[in-house]
This record gives sequence, structure tokens and C-alpha cells, in this order.
Amino acid sequence: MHIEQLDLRNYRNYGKLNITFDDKINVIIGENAQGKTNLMEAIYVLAFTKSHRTSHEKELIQWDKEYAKIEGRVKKQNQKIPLEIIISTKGKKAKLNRLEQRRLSDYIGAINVVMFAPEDLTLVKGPPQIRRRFIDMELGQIQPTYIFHLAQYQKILKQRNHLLKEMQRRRSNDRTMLEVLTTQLSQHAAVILEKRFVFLDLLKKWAVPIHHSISRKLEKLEITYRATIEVSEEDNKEKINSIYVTKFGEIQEKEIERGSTLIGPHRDDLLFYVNQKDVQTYGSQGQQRTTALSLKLAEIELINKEIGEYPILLLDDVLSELDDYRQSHLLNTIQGKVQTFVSTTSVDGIHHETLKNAELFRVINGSIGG
Ligand SMILES: Nc1ncnc2c1ncn2[C@@H]1O[C@H](COP(=O)(O)OP(=O)(O)OP(=O)(O)O)[C@@H](O)[C@H]1O
Repeated sequence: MHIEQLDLRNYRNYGKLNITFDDKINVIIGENAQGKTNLMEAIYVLAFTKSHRTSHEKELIQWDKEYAKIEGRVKKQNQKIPLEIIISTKGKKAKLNRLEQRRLSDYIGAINVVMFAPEDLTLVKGPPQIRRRFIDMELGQIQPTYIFHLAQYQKILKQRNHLLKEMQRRRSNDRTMLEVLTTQLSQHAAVILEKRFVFLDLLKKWAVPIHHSISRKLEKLEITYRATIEVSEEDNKEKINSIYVTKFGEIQEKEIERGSTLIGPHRDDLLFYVNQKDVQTYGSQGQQRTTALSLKLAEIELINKEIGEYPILLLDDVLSELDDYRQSHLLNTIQGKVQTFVSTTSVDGIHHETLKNAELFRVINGSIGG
């Protein structure tokens, strides 16, 4: 799949932009603060309806304007699909084939996008929420029902935390309500965990051999899921649900005392081992980067396997962060089959021949020239 055309209106520092892209490699080049990441972000928002770098959507609207609009024409399985996101101070609209989609899960997945930015290099070393976000974004775009369960889970979690806080302060003792919320939360948590286990199994199938190859066959990567309950990656949702229900029963008084939900997928994590050593604690920066790169490359292959087409790849200022060997590995993998957007301040540090045939877009203060 690829984006043929992108139109922006009042999006960050782009007042008006109409641009046609190459279906292979597009290099977005410009000095700092000219709008390279803004362009990448717009493509990301077109795919996920939200930004990868802010949760405050008002920031996406050009200063002093009422709304921001992103329109894209995507070619997927030989069909041209028009997509549109409008963000205004009143809210957000997502249109697929010119029809407004009320549920996010009906829109997300229309195009598949994989973003690789410098922050992703901290995927291994950074806090657990980065790894949970990684799973949620990647799994969500290949399985829209996951987004539905995640959204329900988060809604119920909020209500449950509020109730627990009220019970902690002795302003409520509504045990029946707590039981209802616990039952609902466990059900969604079980579906989320089951789907994460299936996804992880697929991810490992790709990431482990890729890591082996990038490390010149010296390193064996292992990935495990760390849950807040004792569960096996082979367990199905019924089994997981019953484990949650039992555990919630056991910790109920502790949860009331703390005023918060203490177990569930919102507290889980991924662990990475290289040659049986925990990469987060013992890995070199190089090993951590290889792991992050292997995961991203695995994701690209996984989406191709699940969807039947390669996703669109956004490499925001990250190529120059990788050494020549890792750069080559990345660019050789995508060569000729993945529409890719590379943003950079200079092509000096990027030596691969793929870029020689790329289409070049020069960004100066929210305008693009060839
Ligand atoms: N809502 C907005 N309205 C207008 N301009 C904005 C808005 N949000 C950000 N900008 C401007 O966009 C520019 C930053 O663009 P961007 O983040 O894409 O930079 P970049 O080209 O990727 O630079 P770098 O190489 O430093 O990352 C800044 O000049 C900023 O003032």
C-alpha cells in the first residue's frame, strides 16, 4: 500500500499543502524546525487518528485557525481509498471513503503505518508504557477489535479507580458496584492478554531471526511477556479471565487501601533477553538498538503477513542514528517493497544506494519544493 497524495490544511506550520509522493522512497530534507516531523506526524495521524507525540490535539491546528484537515489518497489492494481527518476545537472527525466513521475501530487499519523515530531506540531501555504502547499500536492496526477492548478496558479502569479512591476515603462502600466493574474489567483484560500473546508469538517468529541476522549470528533474542498475574502465554481468554477474577478477589482489601487497580494489562511489560541476559539491564547500547530495529523490521513483515501488503514506513530522523551496518540492513529489507518516508537534516550520514533513486522533498518553513 502507499499514499499517492496528501493534502494538508492549517496543519501545524503547513497552511496549505498538496503533494504527490513516490511509491518507493521519499526523502524529506530540511533544516531544524521547518516541518519535517510535522509532515511525518500528519501521515501518522491519517493512519491512527492521533499524534505520536502529543495527546493535546489542539496543538495540531495551526495557530489562530479553527480547524486542521489532513486528506490522503491511499492505494491499497489496487483500490484508491480517500481518507480524511478533521480536527477542530469542537472535536475530531475521521472519514473513510468519504463516510464519517463513528467508532475508531472502524477507521483504524484503513492504512497501516510503522513509525521508527529516535524515541523508538529507547523501546528496550525506556519505561514500560513505551513497550505497552508499542504492542497497542501495532496490534491495534492489524486487529481493530483489540482497539475496542482496549478502549472499554480503559473506560472501566477509570471508573473502578474512581470507586476505589472513594472507598479508600470512606466516601463509598459500594461493594456491588465494585464487583460489577471487576467482572467487566476482567473480561476485557482477558481478551487483551489473549490477543497480546497471539501477537507476541507472531512477532517473535520474525524478530528472533532478524536479530540473529543483524548481530551476524552472534546473538539470540528472546522476548517474554510479564503479566501482573500468574499466567502462561498459551492460556486462552476463559482461563485468563478466571485467573483475574480469583486474583482480584484476593487483593480486594489491598486495592481499597491503596485506592487503585493493582493488576491488569495496564501494568504489564515486555522483557527482552540477548543470549539469556536481560538487555534492559545488561545490554550494550548497540544490542538495545539492534533489538529495537529487529522489532520494527519484524512489525513490517508481520503486517505484510497478516494484511497481505507491506505497511507505509516513516523513518523520522532515525537513519543517521544508526551505524552503516544497521542502516544497510534496514534499507535492504525495505528496498523496492515498502513505501518509505525518510526525514533528515542532511543526507551526508546516509550512504545507502537506495536513497540515490529516492524522490527528494525540500521543506522550508511549512512549504515543500522538489
Ligand atoms: N500548531 C502550530 N501552528 C503553527 N506552527 C507550528 C505549530 N506547531 C508547531 N509549529 C511549528 O513547526 C515547526 C517545527 O516543525 P517540526 O517539528 O516538523 O520540525 P523539524 O523540521 O522536524 O525539525 P527538527 O529537525 O528540529 O526535528 C516549528 O517552527 C514550530 O513553531
